[in-house]
Amino acid sequence: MPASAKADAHGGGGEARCRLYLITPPALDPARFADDLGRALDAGDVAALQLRLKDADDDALRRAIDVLRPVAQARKVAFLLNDRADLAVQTGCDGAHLGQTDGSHAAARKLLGPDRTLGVTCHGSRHLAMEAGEVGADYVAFGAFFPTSTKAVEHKAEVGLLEWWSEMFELPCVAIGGITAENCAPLVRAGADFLAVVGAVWNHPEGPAAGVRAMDAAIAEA
Ligand SMILES: Cc1ncc(COP(=O)(O)OP(=O)(O)O)c(N)n1
Ligand SMILES: Cc1ncsc1CCOP(=O)(O)O
Ligand SMILES: [Mg+2]
Repeated sequence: MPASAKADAHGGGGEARCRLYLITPPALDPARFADDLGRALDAGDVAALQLRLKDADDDALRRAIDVLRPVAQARKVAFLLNDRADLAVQTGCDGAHLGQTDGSHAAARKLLGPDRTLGVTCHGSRHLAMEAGEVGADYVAFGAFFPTSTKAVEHKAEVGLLEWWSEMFELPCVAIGGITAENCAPLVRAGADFLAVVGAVWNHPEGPAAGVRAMDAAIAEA
């Protein structure tokens, strides 16, 4: 997901086209996971992969990045690092995703430069999203839209927020939280540029590749 993510999220004719944004499982063994990841990314259209390992120290993150970044980038899937703009720059990631307690967004923008992506969590808040836009975020992320077992969430977002944002602003918006092939259609119709998912792909009963196919099909049919 380059800085021109909006262009990627839209077809050549200007028609909105929502895309899948995949986030890794909360824990993984990089070498074992690499094959699963490759198969999942080969199964359909995935715009971005976020490495999200909340319990990993810097060494473990660097090892995971070294193994998984080439898997994504070889397939032209943007490789984003959760929480850490500094490490994203040092390790050749395509960008970073920061929450509201993950340090200064303005400092991260500076560190990442114009060519790497900065994504910012905005929960269910118009105000946070406009602030993120002002500091130069490349996308804003709203959620959680549905109950999720991946993370204990404190904030919820309503579908109307996506409608409002996409009518008011060009900056791409990501929807996250409990999104599945079965429940995603209203988010796509409301104007989400990307759907970020963990469980819908990695916990799919027929495996991650089937999870990607199901999400892509649901987005296309919405
Ligand atoms: C695409 C996307 N949206 C939101 C989040 C959540 O970020 P944050 O609020 O910082 O929480 P953690 O993911 O760090 O637990 C995200 N990671 N990705
Ligand atoms: C990281 C994060 N931030 C808000 S909800 C969430 C978890 C999303 O995972 P899932 O797609 O399994 O609900
Ligand atoms: Mg965070």
